[in-house]
Amino acid sequence: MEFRLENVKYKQILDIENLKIPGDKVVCIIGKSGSGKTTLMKLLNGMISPDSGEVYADGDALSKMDLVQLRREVTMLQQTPSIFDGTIRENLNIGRKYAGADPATDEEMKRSLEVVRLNKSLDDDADDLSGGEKQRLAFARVLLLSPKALLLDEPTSALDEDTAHDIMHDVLAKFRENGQSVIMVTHAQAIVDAFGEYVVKLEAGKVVQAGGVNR
Ligand SMILES: Nc1ncnc2c1ncn2[C@@H]1O[C@H](COP(=O)(O)OP(=O)(O)OP(=O)(O)O)[C@@H](O)[C@H]1O
Repeated sequence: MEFRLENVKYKQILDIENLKIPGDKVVCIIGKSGSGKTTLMKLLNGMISPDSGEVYADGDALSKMDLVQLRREVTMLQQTPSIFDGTIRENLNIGRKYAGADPATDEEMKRSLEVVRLNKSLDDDADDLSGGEKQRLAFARVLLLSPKALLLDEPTSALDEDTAHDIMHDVLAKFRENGQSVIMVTHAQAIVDAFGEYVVKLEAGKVVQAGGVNR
């Protein structure tokens, strides 16, 4: 899914004249804390709307789209994972429930836990997981939604470098295989170096760099 922003302003936070975010490349959004990265991601799935200007997804203006439908296709993994009281199985299925989809099978859930390297039983209590494990559980939950575009807000911030690398490798391979798009905010230069194919850099709400990565 390709996104385009035209003359987008949001509060004093973002001011983007023209930005194209390709759908067929692993996109990394980088920039200092407070530069507007999370705000940009929220604009892409319609969680917030620009004060002026327009965001387009595959050429369609978001202002004219059904935003519930849009968020089924463009799913965001938030920076702070929302984990609910209950088992891992219940936590995995809650995303599908909200999306109006059938529950995942145990087999599908186990596969998504494998992708995020979470070696726990589906019946385990989610509340007992560590911070990094909760982040991976939330990650596995969005994988079960199979969105057209996955927005990841610092998906590996609570993980060690090796685990982060292994998980992103598998997630990106899976998404690539299915022609799904991935856009991620990350502070981890190692992740950008290893996987980034298109980099958007923000500084104080403005795009100061946007382009493909040569390797
Ligand atoms: N709803 C809001 N109203 C007013 N200011 C906001 C709102 N949301 C975010 N901000 C401010 O806008 C700026 C950009 O926030 P944003 O979360 O997009 O930054 P970020 O680049 O993702 O930062 P970080 O790397 O720390 O997560 C920050 O100064 C933040 O405090």
